[in-house]
Amino acid sequence: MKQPRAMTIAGSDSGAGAGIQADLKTFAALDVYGTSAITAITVQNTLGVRDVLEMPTTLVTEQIDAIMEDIGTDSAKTGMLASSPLIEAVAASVRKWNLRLVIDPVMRAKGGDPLLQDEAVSTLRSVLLPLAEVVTPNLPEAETLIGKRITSLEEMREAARIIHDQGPRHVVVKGGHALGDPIDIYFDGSHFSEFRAERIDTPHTHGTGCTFSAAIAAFLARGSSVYDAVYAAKQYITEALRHAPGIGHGHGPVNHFWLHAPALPAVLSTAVSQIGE
Ligand SMILES: Nc1ncnc2c1ncn2[C@@H]1O[C@H](COP(=O)(O)OP(=O)(O)OP(=O)(O)O)[C@@H](O)[C@H]1O
Ligand SMILES: Cc1ncc(COP(=O)(O)O)c(N)n1
Repeated sequence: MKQPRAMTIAGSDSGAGAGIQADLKTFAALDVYGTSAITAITVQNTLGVRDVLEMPTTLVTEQIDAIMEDIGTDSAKTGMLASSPLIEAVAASVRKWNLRLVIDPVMRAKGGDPLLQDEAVSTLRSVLLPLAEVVTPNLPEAETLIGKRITSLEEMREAARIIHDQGPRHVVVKGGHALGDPIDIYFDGSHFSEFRAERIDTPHTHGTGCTFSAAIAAFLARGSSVYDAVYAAKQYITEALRHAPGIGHGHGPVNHFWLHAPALPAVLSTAVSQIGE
């Protein structure tokens, strides 16, 4: 059977809780073959971002071309895009290859470090959002996209409607930054849905947005409808948060592999014990 394939176009996180690394782990955990086009290298751990190097736009275009000319993909997602020229280059590739796109409109890391230049927000809005099958802003990102504060579920719905008017076919305004149990608002242009989950009380929330959007892309690649992909991704991120391994001294990663049995299968544990002898 042909394995479904998904592509991430995002930044590298050396701490591997967010960005490209989180996306590839999510794809692997959901049995999707993942490919990656790196837009920037961040020097990052669970405590914050120390430095950023943006890739030249041509290198990003070439990575996507190399993947598509050989491997292909059933879906794609974007994460950190850093600057207007990178957004323009990615948009051209999305059009060239007709990619089925999930956009996580990453603007800042957990600790507040900027991952998108302020002046690039308008390019994101006008050039990339119209190409999206799904866009998944968190509350501060949704506020930036609509230029208004959001303080209630009703305002989240209004935000989803305004962002939908900016071009994406489906919008998920994520409620992770609100108080209480997180409620994500989904809008398909005519109907609203609410995806509710219990709030997991943990500091280990690094990469939740990346992981959630990668899971949506993975379920789309596996053939789910957009609604079903968002529903399944919500279950996936909730359990990944619940099983966070507690790595690092700050906001640690979630557990992308919570679905998998914790014990090594017999064939591998025998091999590992033989290596140890
Ligand atoms: N503590 C939590 N418990 C349960 N679900 C959560 C929690 N925090 C976030 N989520 C869920 O995780 C997903 C990602 O949402 P969030 O709002 O955290 O995105 P993000 O802000 O882009 O990520 P990050 O804060 O890591 O940058 C959403 O479905 C949200 O409801
Ligand atoms: C390279 C990179 N990309 C994205 C994020 C945001 O992560 P998230 O919003 O998922 O925590 C990050 N911290 N680093």
